[in-house]
Amino acid sequence: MTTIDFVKGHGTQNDFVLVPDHEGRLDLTPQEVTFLADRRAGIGGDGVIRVAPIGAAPDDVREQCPDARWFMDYRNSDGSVAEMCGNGTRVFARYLVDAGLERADVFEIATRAGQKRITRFGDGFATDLGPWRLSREVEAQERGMDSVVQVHGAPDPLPALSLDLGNPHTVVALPPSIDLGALDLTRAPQVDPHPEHGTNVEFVRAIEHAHISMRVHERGVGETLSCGTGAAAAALAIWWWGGRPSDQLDWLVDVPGGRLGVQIAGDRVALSGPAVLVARGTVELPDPVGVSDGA
Ligand SMILES: N[C@@H](CCC[C@H](N)C(=O)O)C(=O)O
Repeated sequence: MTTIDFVKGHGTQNDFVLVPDHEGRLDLTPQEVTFLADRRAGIGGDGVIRVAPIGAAPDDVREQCPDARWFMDYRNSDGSVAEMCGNGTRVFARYLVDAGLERADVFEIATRAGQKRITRFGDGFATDLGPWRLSREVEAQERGMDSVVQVHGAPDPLPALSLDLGNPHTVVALPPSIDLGALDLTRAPQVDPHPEHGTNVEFVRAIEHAHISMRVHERGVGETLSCGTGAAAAALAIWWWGGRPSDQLDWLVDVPGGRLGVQIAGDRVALSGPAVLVARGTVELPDPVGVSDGA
C-alpha cells in the first residue's frame, strides 16, 4: 500500500486533486488517477495534477520550457493525459506560491503545451495561454464554421468552430431558440467530423458586449462547472465570428462555477480568475490491479 499527500483546490469550481511530488519520484498510473479523481471512492476532482520539478518532466517539455522550475503534470479524471488545463495552471500557481516554491509576482511554469507565464492577479492568477489557432484554418475562414455538433436538448446539429489552445476545443454559439440550461450534457455531444484526439465542446450564449456565458463538456471528464482553455476558446470564437473587433479584446465569461476573464492580444490569449486550495491530507493508493499481498 502506498500513501501519498494530496491537496484539493479549484478555480471557478473546476476542481483538482494536486499531488505534491517535489522530488519527482511518482509515476501515477491511469488507475491511480481515476481513483484520486473518484468523488465517491477517492478524493474527487475533474482532474489530477502532479506537482513535479522540471527535471522530472519529459524531455520535450524540458526543451520547450527553459525558464520553468515546476512541471504541471495534468491528467483528466478518466486517467487520460491532456496537453493543457487553463484553470489547472492557476490552481497549480496557487499551490506553488502558498508552498513557498515560487515567490515572484511573475513566473513561468511548464506544461505539455509549452511554457506558460503566470502573473498574480487579484485573488487569483492570470495565465498567458500563449498562441491560439483555428484548427482547420481555410474552411473556417471561408464559412465561419468547420464542423457540426449534435447535442441532446437541441433538435438539429449546430454549426461549430474548432480552435487549438494547446488542447482541442469545438465551440457552438447557441441560437436564441435554444436555452443554454436545457442542454443535456450528461452524454457527450457528437462532433462531425470527429476530431482524431477528441475535443472539449463549449456551448455559448452572448450576454452583452464582450460578455458571454458558457457550458462545457470536457474531453476525458464530462460536464464540468468551468474550463479555462474552454472559456478562452469560447471568447475567441465569438470574437472571430464578430469580425475580430479591435474594441472587444477583454472578455468576461460566465460559467456555472463563477466568472473568468479572457484577454485577447493578436495571436495570443490570456486567462484570469480566482484559484483556491480547500483541503489537504494523505490518501492510500489502491494496490495495482491484479496485485495482492497474498493474505
Ligand atoms: N479544465 C481544463 C481543461 C482540462 C483538459 C481537457 N479536459 C482536455 O482533455 O483537453 C481547463 O481549465 O482548461
